[in-house]
Amino acid sequence: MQLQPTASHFIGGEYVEDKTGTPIEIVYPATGEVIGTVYAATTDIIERALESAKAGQKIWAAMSGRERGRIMTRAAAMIMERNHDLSVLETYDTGKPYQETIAVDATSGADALEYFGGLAATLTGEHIPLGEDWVYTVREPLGVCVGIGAWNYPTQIACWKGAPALACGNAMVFKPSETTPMCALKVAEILHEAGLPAGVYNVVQGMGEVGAALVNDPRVDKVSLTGSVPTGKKVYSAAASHMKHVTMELGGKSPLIIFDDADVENAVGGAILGNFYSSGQVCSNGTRVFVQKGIKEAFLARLSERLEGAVIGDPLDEATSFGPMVSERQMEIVLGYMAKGSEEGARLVCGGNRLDREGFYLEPTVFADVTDGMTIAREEIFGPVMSVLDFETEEEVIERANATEFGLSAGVFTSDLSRGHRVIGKLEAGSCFINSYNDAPVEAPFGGVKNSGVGRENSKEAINHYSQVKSVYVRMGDVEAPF
Ligand SMILES: NC(=O)C1=CN([C@@H]2O[C@H](COP(=O)(O)OP(=O)(O)OC[C@H]3O[C@@H](n4cnc5c(N)ncnc54)[C@H](O)[C@@H]3O)[C@@H](O)[C@H]2O)C=CC1
Repeated sequence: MQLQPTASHFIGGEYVEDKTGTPIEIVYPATGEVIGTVYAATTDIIERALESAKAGQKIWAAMSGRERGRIMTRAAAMIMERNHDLSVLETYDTGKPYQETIAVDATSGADALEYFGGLAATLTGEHIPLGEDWVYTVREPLGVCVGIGAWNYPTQIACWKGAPALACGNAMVFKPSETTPMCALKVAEILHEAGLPAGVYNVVQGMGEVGAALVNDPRVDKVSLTGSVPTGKKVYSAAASHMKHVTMELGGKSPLIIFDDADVENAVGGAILGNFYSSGQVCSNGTRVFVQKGIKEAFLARLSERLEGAVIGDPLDEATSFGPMVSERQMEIVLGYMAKGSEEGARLVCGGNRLDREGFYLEPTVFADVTDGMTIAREEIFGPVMSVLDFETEEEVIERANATEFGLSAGVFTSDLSRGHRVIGKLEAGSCFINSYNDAPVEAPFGGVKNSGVGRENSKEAINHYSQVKSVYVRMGDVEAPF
């Protein structure tokens, strides 16, 4: 099986190759097979991408918002027409089951392009009267934006960063994760086929060094990263030293709180969505599942039953609902956490092992009787490992849920809606859910507090992070000066 991309990079409206860069093998996680190779961007490639972006941005920003929006919505429609092919590619890039990718990934990318394409013509300023004088404001683009992606949602991340950036009149240089280099190239190709001027959306491949070179370049005005907290701290401080704008979408260890009065079936469904979708490789996952004592046995019993229904297998088979980990390295990291859970005294309810087959497959794993101090309750695992913790009172669970450096998401299951709102109001998290988990429509702001990030993606909020306001004071009379 070979899925060799046309070339490694997409710059100035076309595919560009430079085989002098470090080779990066593309591995299909379901078999471990190498299906292609791309080459990390050299200094020359980075230079070409930034120069193209700088030139393209001027042309793009000079167009009206309506013209920009029309190209973006055309690209959204093209993505939906090609959803099958893009979803198969996403499955090869990440190993996620086709059942998921056909429903979520390209679709969510198209949603972002359609939504921000629609907003592009509405980005106006204010008129502020001051007696006979007045001030008006203009919403201006930032310039050249750099997007740096993680490996779990390569198409979605390329679009979630690209769409608001383009709507505001910026150009983008996007660096996908070295683990999943293929999908962003297709996004760039489709955008240009839809009419995007050359250089407005570029893709360059590479590891952290390429990301760092982009972040430190004076031509770059904004950096948006999706990645881990340690990388986020490095990128944020590099950007700060140049006074650049940032959006940081980082990791989490989010609480999912299930009260005694919750509907068991829905609570189990929420916990499955918040722990095992994409084999648990989702930043907003609710991996600390706090279950009130009265519902614990019913919850664990139903959870175990429903996990038996997971169809683990070939991700390209439409019946498969649970696929491999993205890489051997990530599988090893997660196996390490599974071993730690047992060592530190958590009770293994199910799973805990690598599957005896080719590819990087792990069993969906649940630990019960987990306590707050255990490693599996404190660190982000980024794999299919659910920790179930007991609690007794509302006050106690709020305090324990907030006792973490992270603050990406939080969820509450209860049939008492007053309690649902009261508890959510006290949880330190950016993206929250009541009687649901992990819904991320483009209309809703997405992002974290505390170490989980800065800024918001999606919704009208994202516009504030990809544009800046110019204010213009207009005097109608004479200027009075002291001398
Ligand atoms: N909050 C969110 O929206 C999401 C957060 N994540 C987080 O991402 C992590 C998993 O993804 P990984 O790709 O392993 O994360 P990572 O932090 O290792 O890498 C993220 C990206 O940053 C690049 N990078 C690494 N060092 C850099 C540097 N010094 N300067 C510039 N760029 C650099 C990498 O090449 C990659 O493209 C998890 O911890 C997860 O929580 C993942 C998805 C969504």
